[in-house]
Amino acid sequence: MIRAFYIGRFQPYHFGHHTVITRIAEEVDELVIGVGSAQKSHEATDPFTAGERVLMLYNALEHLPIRHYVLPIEDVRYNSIWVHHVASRTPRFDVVYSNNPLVIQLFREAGFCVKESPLYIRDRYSGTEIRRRMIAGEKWEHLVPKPIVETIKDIDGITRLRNVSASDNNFSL
Ligand SMILES: Nc1ncnc2c1ncn2[C@@H]1O[C@H](COP(=O)(O)OP(=O)(O)OP(=O)(O)O)[C@@H](O)[C@H]1O
Ligand SMILES: NC(=O)c1ccc[n+]([C@@H]2O[C@H](COP(=O)(O)O)[C@@H](O)[C@H]2O)c1
Repeated sequence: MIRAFYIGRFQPYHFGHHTVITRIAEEVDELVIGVGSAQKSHEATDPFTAGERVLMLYNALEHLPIRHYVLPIEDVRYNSIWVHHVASRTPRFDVVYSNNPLVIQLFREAGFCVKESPLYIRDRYSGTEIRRRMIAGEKWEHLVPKPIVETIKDIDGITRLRNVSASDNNFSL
């Protein structure tokens, strides 16, 4: 039984992520999905809460044919302990899929098998581009699975994104 791990911020979850996850599901038996930077929300680059992102993933992956776990993972100050931090919050996994260079480096140094997942039409399927379109009032709905559109509408996410993007008061501890 092979269990894999995949992490992203999913601000929001889009067809790039969906394509990668669907392909991983063809190769492994179970998948642990980390919702990264879980402590972040209400910021221009991270508008949605961990809970909202968990909901997006559950709704979009309802028909994924393998067992999957969607778990929020907060960032930690020290990259050197991040892999242990992830491991302490997830079921044991055998392989990591990522194309984030830091994630790949940290997991490889910790002795994990890491497979690099290719980018799928990156100029179109990118969180940054989707948030830009949301703020500009351009079409974005075709870039995300349908349940994501509904989840974002339910929380009035576009208004929130516009408001937090207009604010220059980014609060941090
Ligand atoms: N189009 C894509 N095809 C395949 N993988 C992607 C695509 N876009 C993002 N990913 C990958 O998904 C993982 C999670 O990324 P993330 O949630 O930050 O999305 P993103 O689109 O890169 O967001 P942002 O633009 O907000 O940084 C990363 O490893 C990222 O490289
Ligand atoms: N020190 C840390 O907390 C640390 C290190 C590496 C990756 N991460 C997180 O992993 C996630 C990686 O996802 P992206 O590929 O979407 O950037 C992000 O949420 C990122 O903040 C955190």
